[in-house]
Parts: sequence; structure tokens; C-alpha cells
Amino acid sequence: MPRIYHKHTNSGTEVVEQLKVMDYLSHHRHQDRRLVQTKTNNRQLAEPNDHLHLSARPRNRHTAHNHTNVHPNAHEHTDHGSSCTIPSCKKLLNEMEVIMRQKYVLVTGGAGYIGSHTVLELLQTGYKIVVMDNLSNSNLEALRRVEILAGRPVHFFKGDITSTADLERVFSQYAFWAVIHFAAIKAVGESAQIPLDYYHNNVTGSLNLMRVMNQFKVKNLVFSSSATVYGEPEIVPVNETARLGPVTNPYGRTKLFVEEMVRDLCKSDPEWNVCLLRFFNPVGAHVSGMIGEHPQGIPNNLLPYVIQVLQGRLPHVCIYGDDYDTPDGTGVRDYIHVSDLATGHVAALRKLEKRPGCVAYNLGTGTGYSVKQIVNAMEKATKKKIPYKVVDRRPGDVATCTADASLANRELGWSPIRSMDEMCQDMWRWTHLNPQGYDGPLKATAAAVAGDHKSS
Ligand SMILES: O=c1ccn([C@@H]2O[C@H](COP(=O)(O)OP(=O)(O)O[C@H]3O[C@H](CO)[C@@H](O)[C@H](O)[C@H]3O)[C@@H](O)[C@H]2O)c(=O)[nH]1
Repeated sequence: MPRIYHKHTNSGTEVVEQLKVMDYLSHHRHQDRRLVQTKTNNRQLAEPNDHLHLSARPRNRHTAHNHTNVHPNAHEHTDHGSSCTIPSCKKLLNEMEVIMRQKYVLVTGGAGYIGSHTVLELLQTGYKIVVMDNLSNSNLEALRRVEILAGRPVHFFKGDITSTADLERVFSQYAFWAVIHFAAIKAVGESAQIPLDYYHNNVTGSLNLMRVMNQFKVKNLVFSSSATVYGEPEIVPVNETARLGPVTNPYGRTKLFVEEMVRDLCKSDPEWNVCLLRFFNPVGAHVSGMIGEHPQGIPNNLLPYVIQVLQGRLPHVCIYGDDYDTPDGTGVRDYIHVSDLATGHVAALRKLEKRPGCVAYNLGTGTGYSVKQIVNAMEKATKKKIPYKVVDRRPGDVATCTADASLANRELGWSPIRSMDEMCQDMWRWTHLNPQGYDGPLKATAAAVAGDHKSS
């Protein structure tokens, strides 16, 4: 069973949890003990500027190979890390990459839907992860299950990106070389009702994060942006050179504003490297059925809504308009499996190792599905009838939004591999095994499935 350590500070607002599971290699245990120590013995291990010395380390080639903390998987990824063809140079660069992966990556919002799937993928690739999350729309249980699936620990820090003090605390405890920034609030409709909360959380929070990163000289960032920055694209599939905006809601504007801040920052300081990942419509769940989306309240997004209809919690799907200029009149989107998005983040981190400056990538499949096609696909996956009614268009919705993801394909070596059928089946498996999401018990069948997927 997972052992969880709580640490309450004097302020009472911070809880540091060291999530650990199962038996893992003794050298990992040793490393973790050292980290627990850093929480009381300030920065014994974590030197904020440590990453700056990386380039000097590979001079001792044995460092990389003999280092006790190299995850076995890390070696697999040394084969295709460098574009250099000179064997000795390639080897040296690969060793540097292995060393970088021994450094921690901070994942803000890592206990959420996309965050937890990405943390799993990163752990399985060999990265060491610290998650900072305020748990406002996420669940620690997700990370416990991620640990079980990966067989590796996640370091968890309860904190809020709107608090500079929280950020400074986590940055002083670990030596990060990069940050993946998911933490945000994301309900489009709600953002029109409480815009200031959205600007505070998403814009001020990101600003705080980047300022603290600057302070600690951590200048590698992967930012969760969104296809929403394109507004209504003039041409679909849309590519990264398309005009940005106008965006129809405050949530979307927060993503666009943060992108603009990042571009200004990178122009002002060439040491910064940022991948802006523009997600299209993330759906699905990990194939194990152990982790998935756990929406709070009535879902806004199509697939979670369909799931609740299938569960009998909602009477029917409301299709928002069938008079769009699309083949069947309903809205067309580019749905992408959340595990494919997760591999996109690993690819983006690898890109950061090559110091690309500021680059934006679409993460989508390039294939559009209409609302009616989605309903049909879910009926096929579940063998159940899904009742629906066509209602008025939802304000702010566009007819079609699909991705040209060829840039990510070329430059990141990434492409999504999971089909619509897999997206639907995986979502249904997650729902079937976890009818109450993370609120219910972990079903024995899910635990058994986890055994099959631990090393995948
Ligand atoms: O109950 C519903 C929900 C949605 N739709 C339609 O289904 C499609 C997809 O809608 P939804 O799942 O809400 O996704 P989007 O509106 O495309 O927005 C998602 O995708 C954007 C990126 O493209 C992100 O910025 C947003 O955060 C994210 O919610 C659209 O045509 C909607 O009109 C329905 O017909 N009924």
C-alpha cells in the first residue's frame, strides 16, 4: 500500500507529501531519503543553480553510466537523442541527456487529468518528477495510481501557483531543470462568469511561476496552451503560423495572454526555451483503466457528458446545433487521446534539451469528428444506445477546429497513435472500473489490469 508522509508547516497552508509506493529499487529509496532530508535541512541536495554545471559533468564519462540513479529506461532513450552523427559526440550528448533526466522536472497541475497521464509517461521514460498542485480540481488518488503503474515515486507538494511563497519553497527544495505547466482553471462557460478568477489563476499564476523560474535560473518550460488561441480558424486544419485570436471567452484569452508573455520573455532573454503546446480536444483514459478524467459537477465537454448519459446520471446528450457548415451539421473537433498528449510532452521536453528558444506546436490528430460521429463511436464502444436531442448552438462555439500537427511530427518526432475506437474504449473502461471516478474504491479488476501495464 502507498505510504504517505504529511508535513504541516507553521502556516498550516502547506502540506508536503512524499508519495511512495511498493517496493522499488534500493537506490531510489536512498535518493528519496536524501530528499526528505532537504525539507528539514534546507537545500542539502537541491542547489537551485545545479543545472548550470551540467555541461561540465559528462567530462567524466563514467558519471553517466555508473550513476546509481539512472532509471533503466533512460538508457533506451539514449539511442535517438541527438542529431549529431559523429559517434563520440553523439555519445557525449546522449550522456548529457541521461544526466538531465536525473534532475527533477516540476509538473504544476500534475494531479489533474492531462497532468497525471503526462506524469505517468514521464516516469516511464525515466524522468524524476515533482508535482505541485493545489488539488482544487484534481485528486491525489490519481498520483497514487500513477505510482503503482510506473513502479516509481512521485514527489508531491501541495501548493498554489498564485502564491510566490509556495513556488519559492518548492524551487528551494529541488534542483529542477525544466517545468511543465498545466495548473489552470479551464471551464469555458465559468470563465465568462468569474473572469477575474481566471485571469488571477491562469495569468498571474503563470507570471509568478516564470518570475520564480527566472529567480532560480530554471529557464526551460513546457506550457499547456490550447487550440482555443486560434479563435475561429480561417483555414482548417490550422497550423501554427495562423493568426491568433480573436478568442471568444476569458479562459481562451488567458491562454493567449500567457503565450504572449512567454514570447516577450524569450525575446528578452535567449537563455529561455519554451514549448507552447496547443492541445486540441483531449479525451480517453489510460489503457489500464486506473486513471482518467474525473469531472466535478455536470461536465461541459462532450465526451464526459456522454459518459454521464451512459451511466444514467443525465437523461440525454444535448447536441449544440446541427446547422453548422459541416457534413452532418454538427460541430467538428480534433479529438486526441490523453496518452498521446502525454507522449507529446515527453517529446517537448526532449526538444528543450536542444535549446530551441520559443516554439509552438499543435497537438492533435488532424482528423475531425462531428458530435454525431462521436455519439455513434461511443455507442459502438459500449454497445449501448445513447439518447440525444438537438438544441440551440452554444455561444462561442466554432463549426470546425482541427489540427495540422505536421510541425510536431517533424520537429518533435511525435505523432498520435491511438484511434477514435481506442479513445472511446479506454474512456469506457475507466468509467466501468471507476463509476465514481477517484471517489470510489479501486476495483480489484483495475488493480489486476494495473499489473499488466506496470512496465508498459
Ligand atoms: O454537451 C455538449 C458538449 C459539447 N457539444 C459540442 O461538442 C463539440 C466539442 O465541445 P467540447 O467538448 O465542449 O470542446 P470544445 O468546445 O471544442 O473546447 C475544448 O477544446 C478547446 C480546444 O479546442 C479547449 O480550449 C477547451 O478548453 C475545451 O473545452 C462542440 O462542437 C460542441 O458544440 C455538444 O454538442 N454537447
